[in-house]
Amino acid sequence: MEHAPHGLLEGLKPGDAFFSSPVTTLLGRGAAHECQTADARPQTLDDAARALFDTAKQQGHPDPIIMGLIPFDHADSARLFIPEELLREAPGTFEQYPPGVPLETPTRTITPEPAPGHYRQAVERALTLFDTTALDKVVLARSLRARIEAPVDAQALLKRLVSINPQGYNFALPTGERESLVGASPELLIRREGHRVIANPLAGSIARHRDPAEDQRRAESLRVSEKDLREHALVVEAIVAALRPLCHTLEVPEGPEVIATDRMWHLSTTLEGELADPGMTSLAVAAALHPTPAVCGAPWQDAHQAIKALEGFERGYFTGLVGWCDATGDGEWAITIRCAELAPDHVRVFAGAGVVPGSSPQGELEETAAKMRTMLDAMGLDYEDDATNTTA
Ligand SMILES: C=C(O[C@H]1C=CC=C(C(=O)O)[C@@H]1O)C(=O)O
Repeated sequence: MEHAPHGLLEGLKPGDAFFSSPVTTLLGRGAAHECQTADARPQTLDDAARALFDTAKQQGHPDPIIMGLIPFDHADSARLFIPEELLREAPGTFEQYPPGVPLETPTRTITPEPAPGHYRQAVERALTLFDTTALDKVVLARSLRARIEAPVDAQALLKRLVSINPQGYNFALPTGERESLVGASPELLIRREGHRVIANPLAGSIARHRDPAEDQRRAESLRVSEKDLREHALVVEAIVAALRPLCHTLEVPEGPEVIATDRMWHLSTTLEGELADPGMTSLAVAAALHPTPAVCGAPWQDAHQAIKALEGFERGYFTGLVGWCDATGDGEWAITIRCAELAPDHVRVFAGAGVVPGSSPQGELEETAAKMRTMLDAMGLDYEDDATNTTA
């Protein structure tokens, strides 16, 4: 017998918006009301969301839900919209989802942007900033652009993604007439359920290995890695500092656990709090936390400056947020990582890695290569650069 969420994904058409999490699955069709904001500052997002809900209510919408994409950079524009039609299904368990046929994506060229050498150099320069500035951590990212023979089918890609990351935050949102952002993020920035908020930051990673014994050895080495624990602690500290003033209570575990995706092991911490102001929406809480040091660094301003100076490309929606917020304020915002931009003539895959004192340029290059494999594998794209020995 077919499980309900399979039905929802079966119905996905070009231009639809899809978001699945461990607690819900949403499919949004069309946009009854939409807003491309001037910037992505918390106040702008809050104002835009209020205006969308007000208009929807005035027009008699019984249960409006905002879906949206928020960029990495506060200076860029966010896209928030209330779908014309919203289909929703209870906890999307994709555990049994049939993986379907592997995708094949014939390519003309695959180009790293920036080149691996540029990326290594950026990490080297970041390492010098630790000695000369207040910077403690910076997340540096890179991308691969593949020129393709024919457009990738977003529905087929999502089917692959939900089958390999059933517990993840799988999404496909339109970003243009024929463009979309599709991904399988493992990271929840915030979920609000009534007064309760849950955050699940990840930071500190190692690539998995196909040999089970070596795979376990890697998980254990991550659990005790001083560098990765330090990198992780910076993220948790920043989120705790941002959430504490917003919460009556906040439960902070003593240390992280190790969790797995299809390709990576990560250090993970789950924080739970009770909101002091129950009127604060999931979108407002997300905006107050974003960007965390899991995607930017610490301190925030220094890291942002270093990214702008060193990275060499515009992140756009990558390392931003994707999610939903209903009229009561409940909702979920996941971090847009392990994702790809799909366009008729190209796809672009992104990944970043946290750089802290003790990081190595080649190590971070390999980590980003391993993270990209989730999307490359799902699309059937074969690519290896000088970061090959990651992905056994
Ligand atoms: C920026 C990314 O990952 C973040 C999330 C998990 C672990 C991370 C790390 O170990 O560096 C990054 O902070 C990415 O996957 O592109």
